[in-house]
Amino acid sequence: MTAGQSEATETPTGEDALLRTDGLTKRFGGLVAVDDVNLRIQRGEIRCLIGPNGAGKSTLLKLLVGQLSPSEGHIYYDGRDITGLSQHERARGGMSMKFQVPAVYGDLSVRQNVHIPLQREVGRGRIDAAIEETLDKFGLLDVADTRATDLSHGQQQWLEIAMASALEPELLLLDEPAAGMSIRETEKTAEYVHRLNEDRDMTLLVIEHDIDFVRAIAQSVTVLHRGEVFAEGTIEDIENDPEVRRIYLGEVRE
Ligand SMILES: Nc1ncnc2c1ncn2[C@@H]1O[C@H](COP(=O)(O)OP(=O)(O)OP(=O)(O)O)[C@@H](O)[C@H]1O
Repeated sequence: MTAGQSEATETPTGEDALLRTDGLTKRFGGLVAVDDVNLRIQRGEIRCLIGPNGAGKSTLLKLLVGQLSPSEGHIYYDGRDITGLSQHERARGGMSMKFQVPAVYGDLSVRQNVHIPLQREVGRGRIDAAIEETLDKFGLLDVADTRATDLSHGQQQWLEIAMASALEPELLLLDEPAAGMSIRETEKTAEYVHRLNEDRDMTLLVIEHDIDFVRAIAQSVTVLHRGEVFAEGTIEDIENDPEVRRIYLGEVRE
């Protein structure tokens, strides 16, 4: 900004961040769950969002995806103000999310589950190939005809990531993708996340508590505390920050 120019003349499209929030705030009655958050997620980045229980991480993701409306502030996607758009409109614009709560259909097979997101967009002749491709990407070919409810915990999580990423969104939001996984499953999940980022140029914003998983995937980390951005930087910056250690990394987790 040059001297004498007021801030109000800056346009929100002036930045090249894929996702940007300005003063994003969500109140539940007297509780400020997300407090004046200004995020900048660059295209192609893998960003992890960490913080103690109740810090506002899930609420922030729900605001971004349009599941909740903010009390104040704006969300810009690719320079465009999407604050008033519905969840569906945001999905059409290139955003997709895997929630913490399981969203697979337990009685349907793995293949039938993957068919659901793909059927909207993929032509009839291509859908079988698209399903096979998606299953293969997440190591689910061998269990394609298994009911989702009979999968292992890790496989269920991968099925959900497969469904959320099937249409190759530009931005994929994942809420605790490695929760409850074994070390081996967590490593596999990190591999899948890297592949989505590298092969599909996907930008990812990932909430995660497992710091080993964060270390394995994050190019940058945002720490949320009591709804506010407490720290931001590389995983090394974050792990070496004594204040972050005090509020989060050093605490005993269950
Ligand atoms: N729908 C709601 N109504 C009222 N309060 C809510 C609602 N959703 C979340 N909260 C509160 O907002 C705060 C932030 O919750 P949120 O789930 O976003 O935190 P989190 O960082 O994702 O926590 P966790 O790591 O435990 O999942 C908490 O105090 C929570 O109780």
